Order: sequence, then C-alpha cells, then structure tokens
Amino acid sequence: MANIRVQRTFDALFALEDVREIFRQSLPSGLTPEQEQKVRESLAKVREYIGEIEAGGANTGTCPPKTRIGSLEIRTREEEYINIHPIQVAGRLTPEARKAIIAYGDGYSTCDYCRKPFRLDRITRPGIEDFHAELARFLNADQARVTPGARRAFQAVVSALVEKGDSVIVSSLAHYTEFLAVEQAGAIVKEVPKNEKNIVTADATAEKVEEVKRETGKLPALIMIDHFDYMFGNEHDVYGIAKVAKQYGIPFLYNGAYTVGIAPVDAKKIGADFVVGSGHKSMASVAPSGVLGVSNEYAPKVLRTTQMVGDVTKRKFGIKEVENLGCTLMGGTLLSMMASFPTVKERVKRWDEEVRKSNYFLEQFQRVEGSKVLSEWPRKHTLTKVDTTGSYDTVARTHKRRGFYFSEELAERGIVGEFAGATKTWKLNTYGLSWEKIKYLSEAFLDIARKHGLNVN
Ligand SMILES: Cc1ncc(COP(=O)(O)O)c(C=O)c1O
Repeated sequence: MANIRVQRTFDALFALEDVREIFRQSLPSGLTPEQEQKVRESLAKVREYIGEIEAGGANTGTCPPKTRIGSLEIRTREEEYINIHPIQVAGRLTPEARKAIIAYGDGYSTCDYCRKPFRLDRITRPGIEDFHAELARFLNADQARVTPGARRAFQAVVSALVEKGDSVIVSSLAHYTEFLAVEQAGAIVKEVPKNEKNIVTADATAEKVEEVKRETGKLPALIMIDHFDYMFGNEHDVYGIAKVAKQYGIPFLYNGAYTVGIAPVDAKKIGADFVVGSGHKSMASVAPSGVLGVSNEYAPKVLRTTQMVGDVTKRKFGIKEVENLGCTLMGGTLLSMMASFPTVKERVKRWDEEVRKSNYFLEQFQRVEGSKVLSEWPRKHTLTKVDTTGSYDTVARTHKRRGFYFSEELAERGIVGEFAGATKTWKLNTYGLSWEKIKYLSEAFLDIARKHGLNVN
C-alpha cells in the first residue's frame, strides 16, 4: 500500500507538469480557449490532490499503490522507505536538484546562452563557468571538469596518458570500470594485492611498481587507486601511495567515487595528479555524472584541445577538448549537480558524524549472535560488508521463503536496499540517515532477530 500523501504529491506535480506543457505548446501571444480550459482542468486536479494531502493530516494513511501516472512508472522508494542500498544513498537528490531537473530537463538546456568560445565549462548563464572554478576549489585541484560518470573520467585520463602495451597499476579491489578504461587503451592492468585485512598499502604498491619494471623494463604509465573500495568500503593508503607514485614519477589518479561529495577531499594534500568523483554515487546528482580534478602539470595532456582540421572543409573546432569529446553534461545532469552543490559542500563537513552513525548501527547489528562485519572495524565509512551466515541465514535455511523472508521482514518495517534474498554476505550503506532513522533501523534488525528466535546480546 502506498502512502496517500506521497502519492498525491506526485499526482499534483505531474498535473502541474501538464500545465507547463500547455504553455510550451501555446503561441507567444497567449493561450487559446481550449488551452485555457485544459489549464483550468489540470489546476483543479492539483487543488484536489492538495486537498487530499492536507486531509491526510499527521497520519499519512495508505491507498492502493498506483505504479503509473500516464505512461510513466513512478518511484516512491526514497519517500516511503529507509533505503540502505550500498550505492544509492549518497546519489539521492536534494530538493534543489529535483527542481533543477524540472527547470533544465530539456536535452541541451545548458546551451541556451552558449557563446564563444563554445565550450560547456565556459558558459556563464547558467553559471557553469563559475561552478567549474568552485568545483576545482572544492577538490583543491588546479582545474576541474564534469564528466558522464567517474568511468568517463578514468577513460579521459587513461586515453591521454597510456599507450598500447603499457601497464597501469590498480588496486586488487578496483572497480571494473578502471579495467575497461585500461583495456580500451590497449594497455594491461597490474593489480596491487590487498593484505590480510583487505587493505592496499603503499609498500605493496611500491613492490608492484618494481615487479612491473622488472618484467617489462618500463615503469607503469599510471597508478589508479580507490580511496574507499566498493567491496568492503575499506580505506586504502592513498596518501602513502601518492608518495610512492611521486618517487617514481608516475602520475597518480585518486578514485574518490566513495568520497568526493560525502567526505572532505583535497587533491594537493593527498598528492594526487587526478581526482575522480561520481555525481550519481556521491554528489546527489542525476546519472550519469562525475567530476575530474586535474593538476596543472597534467592539464596540457589530459585537457588538450583539438588541432584537427577537415581536409576538405578546413573546419576547426576551437577549444574543444579531445579526451572529453568536446562538451560533456549538457542538460539536467549537470544542473542537478550544480543545484545540489551548496548542500554537498556543507555535508562533507559532517562526514565524521556519518561515520559515527555507521558505527552505532553496526554495534547494534552485531548484538545479534552470529552477525559479523567483514569490513575494517571500527568503520571509517558508511558502506559496509556484513556476514549474517551465522544469524539471519540460519533461519533462511528452513524458512519456506528462504532468504526472502529477511527482505520481507525489512520491507514490512519500511526498510529496503539490501540485496533481496541475500542472508549470507551482503552490503549496506547508512549514509544520510538521521540519528532517529539509525536507531529505528537498529531496532528493526534486533526485532527481526528476536522474532525468529536468534540470540540478541
Ligand atoms: C569504486 C568505484 N569507482 C568507480 C565507479 C564508477 O562510477 P560511475 O558510475 O560514476 O562511472 C564505481 C561505481 O560503482 C565505483 O564503485
């Protein structure tokens, strides 16, 4: 059953969009009588829906779920549930970003006032140029660009710096998109082994550099390391690894897919030549979006501009950047990132509190006998891999719904985002939950355990 007020909020927003569409279809001289009539009808609906929202009072009430409005399937997950999905939580939009999508959703909406020199990061209305400068300051990088996802930033850097047959060092917990960027360049990946605590260290990275040098007679062309990996959410020694990279004169790419936008990141302090972030993962932005910070040392290569001239037409393309294929985020994606940015800049200052909440929840979680944390402990991140083989999974073994009983128990309590049916090892992320929700979440896990006869300490 859906929540009446959430449902009607969507109904009202959609009816208002119908009104907007009528204005878009009308001539500059004004509405026709038929259009006037349609506007009146849609506004009457908006009033009706608002009436129902108000009548809901403090008690939200429920109504039959409506999954579609017109042809559009609606999604109310973030409104109706506590979402602990490992990769979704910090990409959740701010209200400002949602409004930005309404205002700038049209395809090339960023280009309304694009003037010479015709490049996205030089557009001043809306203030995209200023945003780029602010973004560079935020990352403490010399220059910044937006990209269609972190993966496209890896691709831009690798394509500029790595030649066919080169080696690129990545972590043994690296994301697959780093592998693909290297593969596309015709190079090969060399993984730094993780230690027994699932951490990638500076020493292990230096050993790998030596190994590559011995085997190929050449230094690796690039080192790319994830500050926090996606498998455990463990912290890796990016500061030490940056020093190793510097000693060998190898460019260092810091993968901040799990930090940029939620935790403070300072390219200069880290010693990174490149900082990559993911908008839809950690910057409250629409997908696909990402950011790339570049040092002045490498900007001439990675941000090189086109020199190509058409042999017949003699056309040239100004200052378009080759690795970025000219412009990147041309509509609602970028505007959502810009609209969320003030919130994002503030929220990174509260990272310690987010980590405290993560630790609090996991302390409670481990009170259920047999529930374990597989990530480093205490937590330094809100993304965590857990093992419930010795607890919730013991119930699943004989339950008629198998592992799905656990997802259903969580959903009944308004919690979603765990891997449905998984009761052995799985991941969760508590980022952005208030203390109230963290306590509710903790209690829900304990409650499910007690209900199924598990021991709670
Ligand atoms: C560690 C890490 N790096 C990079 C990426 C790719 O990010 P994007 O989807 O922004 O390209 C991911 C995505 O899950 C990730 O977990």
